[in-house]
Amino acid sequence: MDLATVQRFQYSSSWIDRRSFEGKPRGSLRYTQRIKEDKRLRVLALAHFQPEKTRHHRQRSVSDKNSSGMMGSGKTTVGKIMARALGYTFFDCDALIEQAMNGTTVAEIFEHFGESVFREKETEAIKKLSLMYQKVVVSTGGGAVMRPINWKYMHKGVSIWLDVPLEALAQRIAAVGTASRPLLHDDESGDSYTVALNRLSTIWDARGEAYTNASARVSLENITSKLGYRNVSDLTPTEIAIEAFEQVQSFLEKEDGMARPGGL
Ligand SMILES: Nc1ncnc2c1ncn2[C@@H]1O[C@H](COP(=O)(O)OP(=O)(O)OP(=O)(O)O)[C@@H](O)[C@H]1O
Ligand SMILES: O=C(O)C1=C[C@@H](O)[C@@H](O)[C@H](O)C1
Repeated sequence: MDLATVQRFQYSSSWIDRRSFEGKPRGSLRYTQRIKEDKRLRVLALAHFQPEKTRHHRQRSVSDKNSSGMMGSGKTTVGKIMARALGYTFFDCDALIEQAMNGTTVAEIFEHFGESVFREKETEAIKKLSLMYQKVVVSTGGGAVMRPINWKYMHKGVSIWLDVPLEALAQRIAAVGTASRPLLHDDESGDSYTVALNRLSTIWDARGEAYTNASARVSLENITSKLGYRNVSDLTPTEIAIEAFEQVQSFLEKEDGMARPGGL
């Protein structure tokens, strides 16, 4: 990560305290209070990503207010900011799995036991988080969206799809490397950006539809145009978190409307 990016992150993480939220124009504090009061919001699960080629198709699904999110989309970064604003505890699902496996890393679990063992552990972790904890923000693994049983648990709370263009994801991943992301390892030769882009594209083809199960979609492209920026890489994690609060709020309001007699 370059120095400018590090500085921007430091700035945005100190920006999140309560007074700073009060000063911001888009009512972020109001969102967090409304969300905190909502009894249904026991678990916020963050999932990620979106490539160009399927965008139109998914936008249609999103209007049914079901969606969710992939690797490097910022679940951990944004999830921590949201947890802090809400006063919730942040959990990283991958980290919980590693703890449960006595410190074996996700990459080592894939290598020594295979993906299916990892997926079982992932479901156990999501189940535990959704049934045993309240007031938590969870960063799920990017592949969690693939198993319907995981959705059963994730729907106990509100799930958020961090919808990041594939190219931006490939850029982030190329910058930090794929050592901790076993599904991105590839024998293909080429520059790291192109290799990451190709792998992400293949993974997307297998699971794209699944992200649309999430309760709320946070599109980085939409925030970029709303804020008048040129590129999604201009967005700070805090701006993304604020949009996430707005989308969660909107999801909860739609649900309220549907629960009322005469609601749509
Ligand atoms: N808005 C952003 N702009 C630029 N870089 C970002 C942004 N959000 C996160 N990053 C960077 O992208 C990388 C991945 O972020 P993060 O770990 O939060 O994603 P993740 O979705 O939790 O990834 P994974 O599922 O692979 O663990 C990190 O290096 C992080 O600093
Ligand atoms: O997208 C995925 O399938 C994965 C994402 C990571 O968070 C890890 O859960 C693991 O590397 C698999």
